[in-house]
Amino acid sequence: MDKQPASSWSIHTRPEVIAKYEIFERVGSGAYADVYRARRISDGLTVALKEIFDYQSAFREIDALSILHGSPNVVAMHEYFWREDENAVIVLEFLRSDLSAVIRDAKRRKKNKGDGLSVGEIKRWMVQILNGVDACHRNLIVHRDLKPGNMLVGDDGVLKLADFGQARILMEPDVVATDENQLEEGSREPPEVIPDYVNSSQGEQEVLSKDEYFRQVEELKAKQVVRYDDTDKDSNAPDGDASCLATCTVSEMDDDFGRNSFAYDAADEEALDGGGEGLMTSCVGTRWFRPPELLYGSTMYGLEIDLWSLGCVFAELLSLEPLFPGVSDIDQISRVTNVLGNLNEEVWPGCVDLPDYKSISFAKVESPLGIEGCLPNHSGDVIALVKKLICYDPASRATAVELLNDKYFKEEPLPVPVSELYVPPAMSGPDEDDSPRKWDNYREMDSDSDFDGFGPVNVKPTSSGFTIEFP
Ligand SMILES: Nc1ncnc2c1ncn2[C@@H]1O[C@H](COP(=O)(O)OP(=O)(O)OP(=O)(O)O)[C@@H](O)[C@H]1O
Repeated sequence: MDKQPASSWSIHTRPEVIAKYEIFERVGSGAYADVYRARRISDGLTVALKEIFDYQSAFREIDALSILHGSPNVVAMHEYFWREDENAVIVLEFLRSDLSAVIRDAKRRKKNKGDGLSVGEIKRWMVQILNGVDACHRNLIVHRDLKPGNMLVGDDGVLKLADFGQARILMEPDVVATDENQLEEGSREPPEVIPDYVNSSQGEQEVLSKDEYFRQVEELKAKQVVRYDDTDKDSNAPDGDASCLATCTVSEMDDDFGRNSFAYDAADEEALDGGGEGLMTSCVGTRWFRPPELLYGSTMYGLEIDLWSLGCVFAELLSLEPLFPGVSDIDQISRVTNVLGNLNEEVWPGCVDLPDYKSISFAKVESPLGIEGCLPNHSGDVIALVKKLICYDPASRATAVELLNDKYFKEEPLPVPVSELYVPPAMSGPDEDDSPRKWDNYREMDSDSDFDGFGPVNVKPTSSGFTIEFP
């Protein structure tokens, strides 16, 4: 890669960073961060320097990556720099591509009458993703923004989950990874903590039954041992005391392209993400991968939200198209309804208690498309597997480890070796804010209005807000 000037100079003014790293071009930027390629001066290792502009995001990412240190399918954090009144800079292993580039490349090849992804390749990508998600969930870390763009891929075909800026730790794990007080003392090496998971056998993993898995999580949540971030402690408002639909729909319609992470400003964040009662905000994740419980404003959710996103990624690997490419939150719910049928007590007992359940009603979908309708030409076995993730009732979703142990991954055609996976270059080049990828996504979503394609809607004011009825 050619050296190119970076667009932001703040990272270049950090003596502790430039003493150890030679900084090259900016390779990416997201809602909260700029990422640069760099070279560690001591040994020439290529790394990624991620400068994070948001305190809470930085805190979450450092915390989660410290706990997950050593997990083979989670991006490794070498160290970080963080002094009071300065942006955090975290030093990550450098991975030049991601799963969205893999999917895009396969789609292009298929269009040109070539092969898309083979079953063996899909299986190997999924096994790696499931291993990464399992590592998170074993440590009770909910990622909250799983999508192909947050699954980085190295030249060797190894996939690593990245972007933990929205992650939450549901409880203090057995191994305490960080001492929050030290975060303000300036640059320091991250704690050398290897989670229990890494020490356990890497082959066959202990299989907890799903009921037991969620029972343990529910028990912990009931004890209200949710770990709060520093910023959460300062706020009186519970995390997510108001839902996305109730509070930020309008700005979200304007700003949030389906593939981009939801972002809200600091004031919203304090109100929505304040912690205090173990509640969490529903305004997380990226719309296309956001589960129904979040779209309906749930603030009492857990690891299951990642499992829905996982199902969306799995379906996208199979069809090379996003499963639910909603152009707004309402459109997102509508697309899910058209595939799964209406959300009601029959399919998810308790769904009527979702904060926005009564605010949005759809006409009865007489013949839902079903997951099979979205994945024509795929075997019943693989469709059954996707259905274990894409289902309304969060408690019914299969865990990552259950999927890993499914016969699908053990029967012919077997997952190909990692070294046989094709890794295309990432599309967005250095400093390309207007990269083709972003513009393609924008064009795919030619309308960003919640109401396009629905015809007339009935909006009625109610004591708690308004009700929208779709004929
Ligand atoms: N370890 C890495 N190696 C190489 N490139 C990386 C690495 N981490 C991030 N990037 C690049 O930088 C981009 C932004 O990084 P990241 O998604 O972590 O930031 P963010 O601000 O948290 O993003 P988002 O808006 O999705 O929340 C990524 O899409 C990727 O292109």
